[in-house]
Amino acid sequence: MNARAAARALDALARGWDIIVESETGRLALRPVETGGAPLGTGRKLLISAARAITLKLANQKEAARPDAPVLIAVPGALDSARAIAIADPSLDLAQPMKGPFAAQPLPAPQAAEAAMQLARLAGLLPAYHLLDDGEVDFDAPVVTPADVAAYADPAQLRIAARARLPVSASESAEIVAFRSDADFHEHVALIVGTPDDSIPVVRLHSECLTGDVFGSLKCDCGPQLNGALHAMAHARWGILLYLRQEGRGIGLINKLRAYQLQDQGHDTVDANNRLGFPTDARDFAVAAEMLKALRVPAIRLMTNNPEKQAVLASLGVEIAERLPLQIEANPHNARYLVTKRDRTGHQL
Ligand SMILES: Nc1nc2c(ncn2[C@@H]2O[C@H](COP(=O)(O)OP(=O)(O)OP(=O)(O)O)[C@@H](O)[C@H]2O)c(=O)[nH]1
Ligand SMILES: [Zn+2]
Repeated sequence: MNARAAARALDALARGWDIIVESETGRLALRPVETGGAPLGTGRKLLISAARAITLKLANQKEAARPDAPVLIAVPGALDSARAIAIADPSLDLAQPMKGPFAAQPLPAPQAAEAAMQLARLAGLLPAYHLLDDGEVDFDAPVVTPADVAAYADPAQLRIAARARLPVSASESAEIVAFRSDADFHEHVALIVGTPDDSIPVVRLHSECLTGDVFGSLKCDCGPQLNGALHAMAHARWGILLYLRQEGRGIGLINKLRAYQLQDQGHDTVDANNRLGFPTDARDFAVAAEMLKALRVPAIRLMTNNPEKQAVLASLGVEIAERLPLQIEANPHNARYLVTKRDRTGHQL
């Protein structure tokens, strides 16, 4: 269980370099479609998601247990990078409609293939790889196992790295606390608002949303939620905003923008994620439980409309004294998004 092997693999994927994923059932030499160059030759094979295989109308892919399960396809004829990306990226389907037909192939090393799909998501890439022969793979390709990938995502290695006073517009008495983890390079942050005392704090788990938090996007409710939560904390005895670096519900910013492109084509926020080959929500709230532990906060009054967050935190031993709603006025740009969250992901709106 070596998170560092996973970190090396993620670094390679981001740069378009090859990786080798090795499990008990075998090993796969893979090159990321989005960032790596297409290997030479014809009759190549691609590892893609089940959701993508269904959209590409593969004969035997009528339904999939999960949208992010791996499927191996054979691609007839020549395959350059542009064609490989068009096969992998659903947001290009309207611009480049004719793809296929493709046949699903027997999947060698299924556990390795599953880990590869998780690595693509953790790297913020399209979940798609070229399958390489052993003789083609980079000589120094990092070798990673499914256990390494699981260790990478383990938030138990989180610790406080730095803290400082940070007056903010919602409250002049606030302190920012940054956390570091041995496993991954995400810098999760907490903002402690007001003066901690022995009362139960108002706590908000806020997942990073660059478009909403920074640019004031009208497409979601994140910006007003961030603002509303900080002001509510300033009026309570004290509160903690946990700012989780889990952009795009855990699929990363670039993939979220692809999801936005699919939403512009009529898909809702759930179908868009799934069509890209990702789960509806790929976040890991265990990070938040570790942050609360490091801050020595055993009980909270959780500000959320998302029962899933509440259930996960409670299952991780966080005592939730109360759930406080965080309702945001809809606007014409996010009305469908809010209705979808109410109707399809159980948000209490
Ligand atoms: N993939 C994807 N992520 C989105 C979309 N809209 C917002 N997000 C991300 O969703 C996260 C915010 O989650 P929300 O669903 O708004 O809220 P929640 O955390 O589930 O529930 P609350 O606690 O009630 O706010 C952030 O990481 C945003 O980047 C979208 O259309 N697609
Ligand atoms: Zn948002």
